[in-house]
Order: sequence, then structure tokens, then C-alpha cells
Amino acid sequence: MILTLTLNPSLDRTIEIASLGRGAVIRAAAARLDPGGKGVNVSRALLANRIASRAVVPFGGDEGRHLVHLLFLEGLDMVTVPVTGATRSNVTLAEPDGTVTKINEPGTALLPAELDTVAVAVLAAAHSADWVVASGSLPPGVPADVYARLCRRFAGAGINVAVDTSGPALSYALAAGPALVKPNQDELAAATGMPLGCVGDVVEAAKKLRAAGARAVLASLGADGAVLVEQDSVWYGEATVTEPRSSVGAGDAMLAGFLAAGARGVPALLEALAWGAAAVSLTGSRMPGPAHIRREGVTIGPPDLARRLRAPTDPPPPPSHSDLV
Ligand SMILES: Nc1ncnc2c1ncn2[C@@H]1O[C@H](COP(=O)(O)OP(=O)(O)OP(=O)(O)O)[C@@H](O)[C@H]1O
Ligand SMILES: O=P(O)(O)OC[C@@]1(O)O[C@H](CO)[C@@H](O)[C@@H]1O
Repeated sequence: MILTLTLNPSLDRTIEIASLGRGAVIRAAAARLDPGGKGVNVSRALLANRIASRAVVPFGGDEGRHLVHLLFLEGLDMVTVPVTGATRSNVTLAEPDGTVTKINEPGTALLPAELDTVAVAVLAAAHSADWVVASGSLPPGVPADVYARLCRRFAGAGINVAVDTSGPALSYALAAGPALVKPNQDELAAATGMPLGCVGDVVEAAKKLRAAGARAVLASLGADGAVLVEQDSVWYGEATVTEPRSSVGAGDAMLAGFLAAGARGVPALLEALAWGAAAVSLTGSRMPGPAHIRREGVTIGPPDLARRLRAPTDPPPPPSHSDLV
């Protein structure tokens, strides 16, 4: 069983527009609402592929009740924790060429007592878990080392923790030795302070995250595919998407596929890429099921270190983010 924790879940509204113009009244072509938050999406993707998962989800206010209702309709196995602050709403503006502009609210503060209740729920559910996935941003009021504490708590119990987050929460978690981290290109650049212009830079940066404590690094690179760095191996892979619709949640689907396939080596990377590509071909943050996942479009091999990335990242990262790396 794969347990997911989403401390800052969301209602995801995706609005389809012809093109994004600042300061204009834009008439939308269509809109959809999905339950969201990174861990929630990992559980939704696993559910869509009939793999056992349970999601721990704090929720509050009308938005929170709506979120839980949507997850209930999907049939998600979840432990819900009522909290006082309202669940956030995140908005995606999706253009026909697949470009997405995302606006994520910060979320409402979780009180210390509420965080304790969430932690108890995680500990209670984790006894039957092979993996705990700690995903997404932290709402206000939550200490930046919360995922790190989770990693330390589970390290002795033989439960692997996968972390998908950014900024200080990622830096702290690295120092606590997670089994896996899944940064995207921007997160990897920010965590290491390295400009990422080619696949070789990504490999070097991912090795830096391993040196900082992560056992394995699955670096997702959007349309450029992904790099997997484990103790004894480095692999690069990509998958073609003929008609990209929305990349929102592609990283979550990718992480779900990776864990579903055993979380190691080429077979897991292949599945990760196939699930990620399938998510990109779907609207909003819809998670792909078996009917959408095409493994034949995936290629994997040793990395071509000189290969340029389509969108090089050259961040001047705030030093606090890379302090611990
Ligand atoms: N335009 C695309 N074409 C093909 N594959 C894509 C595209 N965008 C994303 N992918 C696939 O999905 C994976 C995850 O994408 P990305 O790196 O954007 O994740 P992310 O930023 O974590 O996404 P999110 O946070 O929305 O879940 C990529 O590694 C790639 O395999
Ligand atoms: O603000 P965070 O927690 O970093 O990301 C939240 C979010 O963008 O991640 C998911 C896609 O990965 C969406 O469902 C959700 O809106």
C-alpha cells in the first residue's frame, strides 16, 4: 500500500482559453474542476490503475467539503482530517498549444494541534504502507522540517519515504535521507543553485541531491523527459506526447507510476514516463488509467550529457534554499 500525505490540498479549477492576454476580459472556452494537491494526485493516479493507496487529507471550509466530496465520488481511500482554515483553490489557465499558467494560493494556516492530528493519522495508516509519499507545498504555520521528521520517523520502520516538494522543506528533507525525491527542473536548480542547461547539468545536480542525503533522485524535466539517478546507475528517458493538453499533475502521475513499478531502475522509469506522458495528454489534472497509458512511446538509455534542454534554467536561487545541499 502506498500512503500519501498532502498537507496543502486544493480544488483545481482549469479554465481553457484561446490565449492569455494581461488586462483583458477573456471569455473561456470551457472549465473543469478537479480534486488537487500533489499527494492527492498520486493516490488518484494509483487508484485509476487499481493499485492500493490511501491519502491523508486535511480539509476545511466549503472548498474542503467540496474536495472531499469529489474524492469520495472518485472512490479514493482516504483519511480526512477536519481543520479550521478553508482549503485553497488553485487556478490553471490552459491554452490550446498546451501552455499552462498556474496560480496557486498559499493555503490557510494549519494550527499546531491540527498538524499533530494529521501526524497521528499518518502514523496510524503507515503501519501497512511500503511507501509514504510526502508531496506538495506546506501551508502557512507548518514548520519547514515537517517532511524531514517524517523521513526520520519511518527510516527505522522499514517504510520508504518519497518527497516531492521545494524550497526549505526539500532542503530539510534531504538531510533526513529520504528514499526518493522527485524534483522538477526548477526545483532541482533552486535546491542545488546550479544552472541547468543540458542533461549533464541535471545528472550532476541530481548527484548533488544524493550527496545531500537522498537515496534516489527522479528528476522530471517536462517535455525533456526525466533523469533517474540511483546508487549505481544513471538513466535518461523520454516519452512522446502528440497532443499535450495539460501538464498539471504530470509529475504526480509520474511519481505514482514509478512507485507502482517497484521504484527502482529502468522498469520503474519506463512506467513513470508512460504515466507522466499520459497525464499530459489529458485535460486539467485528470489522472491517467490503463486506457491512456502507452508504454511503446517511451525511450530509455544512458544519458546524452551534452543534450541541451528546451528551457534551460538559470536561477539566482535564494541562499536559504540551498543551505543544506
Ligand atoms: N510537454 C510534455 N511532453 C511530453 N512529456 C511531458 C511533457 N510535460 C511533462 N511531461 C512528462 O511528465 C513528467 C513530469 O512533468 P514535469 O516535469 O512538468 O512535472 P512537475 O513540474 O512535477 O508537474 P506537476 O507539479 O504539475 O505534477 C515529465 O518528466 C515528462 O515525462
Ligand atoms: O502549491 P503546491 O502544493 O506546490 O502544488 C499544488 C498543485 O499545483 O500541485 C498539483 C499538480 O502537481 C495540483 O493539483 C495542485 O494545484
